[in-house]
Amino acid sequence: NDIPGPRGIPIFGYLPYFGKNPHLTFMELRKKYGDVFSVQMGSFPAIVISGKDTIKEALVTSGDDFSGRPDFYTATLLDDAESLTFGTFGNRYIQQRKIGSNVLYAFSNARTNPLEDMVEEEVRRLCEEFEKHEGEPFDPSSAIFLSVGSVLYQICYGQNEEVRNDEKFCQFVEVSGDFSKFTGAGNPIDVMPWLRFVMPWKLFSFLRVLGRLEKVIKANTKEQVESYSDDYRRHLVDGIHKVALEVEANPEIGLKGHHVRSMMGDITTAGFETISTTISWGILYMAANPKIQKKVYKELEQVVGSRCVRLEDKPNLPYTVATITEIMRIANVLPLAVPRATTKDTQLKGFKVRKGTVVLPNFYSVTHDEKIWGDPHVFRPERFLGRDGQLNKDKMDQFTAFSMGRRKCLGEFLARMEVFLFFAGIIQKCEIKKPEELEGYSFKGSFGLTVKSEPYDICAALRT
Ligand code: HEM
Repeated sequence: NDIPGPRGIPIFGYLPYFGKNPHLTFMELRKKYGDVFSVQMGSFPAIVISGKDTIKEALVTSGDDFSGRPDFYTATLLDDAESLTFGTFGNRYIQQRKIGSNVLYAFSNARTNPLEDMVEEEVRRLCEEFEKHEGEPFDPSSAIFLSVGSVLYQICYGQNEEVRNDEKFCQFVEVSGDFSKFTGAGNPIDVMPWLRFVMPWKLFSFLRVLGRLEKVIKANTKEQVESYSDDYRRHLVDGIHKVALEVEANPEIGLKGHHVRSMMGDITTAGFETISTTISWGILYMAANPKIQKKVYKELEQVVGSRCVRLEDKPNLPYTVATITEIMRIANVLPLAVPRATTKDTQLKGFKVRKGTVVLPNFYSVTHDEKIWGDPHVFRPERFLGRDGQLNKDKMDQFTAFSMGRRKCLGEFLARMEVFLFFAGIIQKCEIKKPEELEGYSFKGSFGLTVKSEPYDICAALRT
């Protein structure tokens, strides 16, 4: 009944062999050890699970057993292991999740939802930025990061046409970038907590970046709370603050106000790099696939014409939606999702799995499964369409970039809206091209907080 797996070395376990792209290393190990195999991560026993059926059996069928988060050292410092994303599983988490989900849903569905207007404005600015390069090659990633950050900041703290000149916004973007760079590399203290005594600077530098991020989020939240009106739809802080007041007035709910307010940190960190990395991959795939880009543009031209793209256009844009889904499938920006942990002794595929085991679901094994997709390494939006040109529901259901089960992405709904508006808006306004002198692009990703593309250049021209 022992779970098979490669042997590591003392103290470090298998960590030194994870390589730059652990999800790809795990694909190789799966060939030898199967859909459930063990790897020692420093002081933590871990299992890697692969294939849609196995991942579903763990995260959905035995959902409660596999919905914990590991006691990684830095996670225990975030709100005393009571944060929504990294906190332990239990009643507190379930309540937090319900609240977070309701607030996001109410905001996204409100008739006064300002998302469309915000993205429209940001797409206009982004294309203006692109135009400044006058057809010469440039790397669009930092402009995309800034635009996505601007929308996220306004969703959280309120619509502001002058947001880019706002000092607090600039701080927010800077510190979010640092947080991503810092945590992306992974902190060895997480899996070898004793290292903090040997290399205390590893801990101090994490605490410094975290402190800066928390300070920016808290200061912005406080400012909005001070001008709170019971209108609930101004921005996410209003929604969160309203529930925090309810929770404080009703101790029987079993939550404290800070459990609710801390969710602003979850939303801002989870919704920034994921979306900007996805859009960056999208622009790269469009530059590399001009015929597909042309088809997207033609569909937008026919259905939307010259007005701005709105969410209500989505059902009439199957090719555009298929292309976005294909970008998210092939780029798979969070291939190992966020590490899970078992909440009790349990079983998976006949193996006993002990309580507290780290669980790494390798979603790359699903997004790149030959049995599901046939040619998973080919960029081909048509795979999501039926013969009638409409979306193929069965294929769309195979798409798993937002994970599964109780802890699946909380922001999926909002993320899908935002990625659609950004992507369709950019392609409607700008033609993206590969620089002529460039032979081709690399599609190798580099694993970090998200899997990013290698730096790349495009040329862009406004459509007339
Ligand atoms: C393209 C964009 C996005 C992708 C691909 C993505 C994907 C994911 C994945 C794979 C997870 C891990 C789930 C698990 O543990 O199994 C996750 C968690 C999470 N995501 Fe997203 N996400 C995106 C955007 C967003 C946005 C915009 C928000 C917030 C507005 C958000 C909020 C969260 C939160 C709070 C969690 C933790 C959920 C929990 O532990 O219960 N995400 N996301």
